[in-house]
Amino acid sequence: MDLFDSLKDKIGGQDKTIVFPEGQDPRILGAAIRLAKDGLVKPIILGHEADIEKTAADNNLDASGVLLIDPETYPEDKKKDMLDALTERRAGKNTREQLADWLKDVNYFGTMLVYMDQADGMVSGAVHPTGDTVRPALQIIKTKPGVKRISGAFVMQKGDERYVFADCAINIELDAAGMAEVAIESAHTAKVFDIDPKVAMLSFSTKGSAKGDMVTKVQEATKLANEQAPDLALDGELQFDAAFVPTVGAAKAPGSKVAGHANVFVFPELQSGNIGYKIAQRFGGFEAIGPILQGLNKPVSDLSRGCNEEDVYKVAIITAAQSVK
Ligand SMILES: CC(C)(COP(=O)(O)OP(=O)(O)OC[C@H]1O[C@@H](n2cnc3c(N)ncnc32)[C@H](O)[C@@H]1OP(=O)(O)O)[C@@H](O)C(=O)NCCC(=O)NCCS
Ligand SMILES: CC(=O)OP(=O)(O)O
Repeated sequence: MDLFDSLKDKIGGQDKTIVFPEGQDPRILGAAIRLAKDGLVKPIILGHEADIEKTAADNNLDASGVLLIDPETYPEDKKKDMLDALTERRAGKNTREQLADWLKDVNYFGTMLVYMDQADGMVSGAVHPTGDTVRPALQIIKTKPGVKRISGAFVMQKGDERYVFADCAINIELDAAGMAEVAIESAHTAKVFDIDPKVAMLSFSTKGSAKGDMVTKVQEATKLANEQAPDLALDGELQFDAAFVPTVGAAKAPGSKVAGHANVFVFPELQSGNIGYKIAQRFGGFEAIGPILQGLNKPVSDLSRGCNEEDVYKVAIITAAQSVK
């Protein structure tokens, strides 16, 4: 079954509510209208009514099926409830005045709707950079029990080929423990997308072919991840060709249960992860679905600012599926 057909089956009839803070963007509005029309999610669009109407008119869209909330004209009693909940959540960290300012930002407002169970998930980032999109979730929604850090994975898809790349979005620099955690979370993500995970811990070295602190970090991360998830097929350190090409894997890492057959690729830091997924997308012709935030307590999804309406539609389906218990 096609990946999105099975996700659509999962969310069908569940009436999941997804908040879209960037309602004035035509890609967002177009996707939200389609999602409502297809009966997949109940979208909440944030923005000023006049701006949304203009976007709709300029792009021949009929926005009558989506719920619009203008944070500026949100009823005073509901604004107070939201500020009270945020003040309690950020106790000891921020003043009430600072937090009132935060709520003027649509990403904080949308995140609070999710935190307060008034929406099941949020999709943003078509206009805002990743940091501004995810920071509210890191500060308010926080990580699931047992998870220390949130990371961002992409499902890379072309025809029958499907892979997971991580971390491509969040952690600028990972230590060995961080890389091990991202690897284990990425294996969970792979399973959600019907991929039987074989995890490669990527480096510019294969099995000691090069030396240095960067290589040592990946070797330590591999050891930690293998200790923490002994049943997971995971190996490192591997160069990308050794991880992916069977003949190269056999030559460079003989006997490895992963080399040459990896389908989950864990990058050692964000430079290589973000560059790597964009090369596969733009040179390799892979569809890049994500970034899918791993480890959050409730689903909030970032978009690339280079996304199109179809990407928004798909990320919203994934976000709604993540909220199904
Ligand atoms: C995600 C990012 C914005 C967080 O940076 P930041 O806002 O400076 O974060 P801070 O260190 O000030 O932490 C803010 C809060 O988030 C939490 N946090 C930061 N990174 C986290 C992570 N990976 N997992 C969980 N929580 C995290 C902190 O604990 C802190 O919580 P607190 O306020 O309750 O104490 C930053 O790591 C970043 O810019 N990453 C790169 C994003 C990017 O541009 N990617 C490329 C395009 S996709
Ligand atoms: C994921 C990503 O790279 O996002 P953006 O293109 O918005 O920076």
